[in-house]
Amino acid sequence: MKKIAVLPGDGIGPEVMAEAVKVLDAAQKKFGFELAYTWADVGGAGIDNQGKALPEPTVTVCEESDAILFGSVGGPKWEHLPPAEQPERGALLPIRKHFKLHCNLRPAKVFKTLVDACPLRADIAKDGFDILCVRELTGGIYFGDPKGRHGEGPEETAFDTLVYSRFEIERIARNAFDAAMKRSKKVTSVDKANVLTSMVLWREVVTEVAKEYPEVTLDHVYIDNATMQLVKDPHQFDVLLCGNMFGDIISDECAMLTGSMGLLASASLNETGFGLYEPAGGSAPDIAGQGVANPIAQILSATMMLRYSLDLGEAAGTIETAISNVLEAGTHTADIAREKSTVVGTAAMGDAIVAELEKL
Ligand SMILES: NC(=O)C1=CN([C@@H]2O[C@H](COP(=O)(O)OP(=O)(O)OC[C@H]3O[C@@H](n4cnc5c(N)ncnc54)[C@H](O)[C@@H]3O)[C@@H](O)[C@H]2O)C=CC1
Ligand SMILES: CC(C)CC(=O)C(=O)O
Ligand SMILES: [Mg+2]
Repeated sequence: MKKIAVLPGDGIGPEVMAEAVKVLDAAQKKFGFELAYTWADVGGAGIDNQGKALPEPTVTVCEESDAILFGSVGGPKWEHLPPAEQPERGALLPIRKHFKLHCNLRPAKVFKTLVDACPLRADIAKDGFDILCVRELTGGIYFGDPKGRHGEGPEETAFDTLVYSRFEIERIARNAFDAAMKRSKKVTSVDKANVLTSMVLWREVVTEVAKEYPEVTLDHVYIDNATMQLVKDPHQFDVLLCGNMFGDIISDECAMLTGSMGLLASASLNETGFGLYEPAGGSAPDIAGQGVANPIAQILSATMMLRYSLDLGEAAGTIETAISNVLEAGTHTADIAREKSTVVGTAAMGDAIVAELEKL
């Protein structure tokens, strides 16, 4: 019996989480494994129910679990709070830091049947692409000290610090090269070494780590060029290695190139292999409560959990096949719907994936 901390969070989080758990329940029956879920508040739900974004009991539940399945946090309701108390800075960043989840894997692969949901020109999109963003998650400008504000009037100043140590860069670079060894043996490191001193070190260290992986081809690309190259020709990339902020930005771009933010899953891992699994997108307040959100990113995050934390690769692969078949049959949520789609809501998409899983 494996213990899973289930933290749905805010906005569409609870809606898509319900579908991920539905699919996990069906997978347990089919493959004969057992999961024990403990549901806990996080983000705005933590603030509303327990007075803070990351309540201590939630941390304890996570510590006592084998993996964390996370929805998403934040929304306009909590934006009046001091920034450090809001769901993003009060819960998501601290939970990543607390569990030392330095390695964020965001696989962006176009489902064959969704090539025409890709916003790129048909001749570019037609062959699909398969990119793995490897994003450093516990360092860089999101965590660097000092950060703050002082002064007033025209002299008022606000500042953040972009800092990376050699150790942090080496560690995430090895994660990227290890991943590349199991794929097309190509790493593209994304930086801004032409302007930022921290990125000069980033480029030097990545180049040094590359010598340990002679079979892997390494390219360096500046972030501005990388965002452009991604829309010009996404096939040129295999593993994209990024610091925290550039990885945050570029993974949203990758998500949309697959057709929707609602398709991109992620795994955040520490050095012991412990993981938090969450969609790459946010709480989508614009569609929350309408039952229309795409649950596939959350369900694929659950399959990453089965594969990386629970060694249940067969179950994960079968769920992925079920998703692929459902999409191929034309069952689509509104975000990926096209002319001939059967448009369904969040719960019906979960039901369709469960029905397909049971048939496989
Ligand atoms: N990991 C997390 O918990 C994250 C939280 N956020 C927070 O989420 C809130 C909203 O942020 P936004 O910038 O609007 O980004 P967002 O990712 O929530 O939404 C961007 C766009 O993508 C769409 N979208 C996202 N997920 C979708 C899904 N599953 N199905 C269909 N459409 C989907 C939304 O409807 C919206 O149009 C903010 O409070 C933000 O800070 C943002 C990113 C990550
Ligand atoms: C809300 C941020 C803290 C996180 C984010 O945008 C992400 O991890 O993709
Ligand atoms: Mg983001």
